Amino acid sequence: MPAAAVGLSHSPLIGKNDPEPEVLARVDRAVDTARTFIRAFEPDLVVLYAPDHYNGFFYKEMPPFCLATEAHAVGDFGTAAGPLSVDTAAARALAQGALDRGIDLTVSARMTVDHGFAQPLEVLFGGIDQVPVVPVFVNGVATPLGPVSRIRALGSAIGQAAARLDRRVLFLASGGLSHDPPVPVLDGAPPRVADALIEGHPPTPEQRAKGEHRVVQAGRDYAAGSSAMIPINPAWDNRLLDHLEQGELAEFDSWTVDAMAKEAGGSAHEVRTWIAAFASLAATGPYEMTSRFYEAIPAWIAGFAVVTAEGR
Ligand SMILES: O=C(O)CCC(=O)/C=C/C=C(\O)C(=O)O
Ligand SMILES: [Fe+2]
Repeated sequence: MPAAAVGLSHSPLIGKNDPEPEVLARVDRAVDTARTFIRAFEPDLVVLYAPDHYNGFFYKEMPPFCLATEAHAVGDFGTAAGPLSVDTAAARALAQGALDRGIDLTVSARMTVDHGFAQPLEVLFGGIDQVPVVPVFVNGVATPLGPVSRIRALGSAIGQAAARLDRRVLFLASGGLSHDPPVPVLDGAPPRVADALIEGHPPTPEQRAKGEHRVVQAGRDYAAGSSAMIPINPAWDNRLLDHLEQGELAEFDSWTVDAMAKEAGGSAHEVRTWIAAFASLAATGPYEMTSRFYEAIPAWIAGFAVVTAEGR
């Protein structure tokens, strides 16, 4: 089966707190390379692995991962709101295929997603409804988190199931790499915040605007050097990319949740989406990384990477 993978960092600060024009130009070139790669590959199905930031998944029930047979985006941080063009038949087939392979997969028939899903679809395809997609939520912020080996197993199982679909499948990862943006944490949260994280009350427009402003201000503070955030860690990020490039995916099984958070920040767990996507590609056969861009971008609070890979 023809298969490919693209990894793309997301940031809610893109377009709101941009770095210097030279940095922006380098990112634009890397994104253009990814778009050209995708156009040439001509996927007819995208399996999109992405996290959520307490817009769709809450502590009332927080699965480690979940596959959607229908999904709609909330429209946060300037991304579009509305339905994604989910390929429901393919989603059901991949869900059954993952379950058949021993993955205890949660399935959602009406998933709510945020910029984690919407941004890569808009950046790479020009909209959230432009390509048949199977959305797979991978928890990358809400601790406790399980071992990374289970994410690799999830990716492998979905890749094996996808190989039976007779489609041109692009596995797309959204998030990471090292970064520590101000995403709320349940442990020690004041009662009002804890209640929102558990129950998932939809924020009023004013509350959403306030939250978004807080993230933009955090980006400004971080870029100005006045912040207590765990710094972007280019060495850690490049180690991750090296393993992905060399197909050394089993290396990630020894990466612990605690060490990842300490070395690379509270949202570094979003790299689980990359590990899942590359495990899916690897399950379809040997692959080659065809382009690799990385830059630490403090203004976006992001170890920012854009990578493409294709089955040999
Ligand atoms: O209201 C809030 O606090 C929202 C915070 C939020 O959604 C931050 C998201 C950050 C990322 O997605 C990221 O940097 O990966
Ligand atoms: Fe994120």
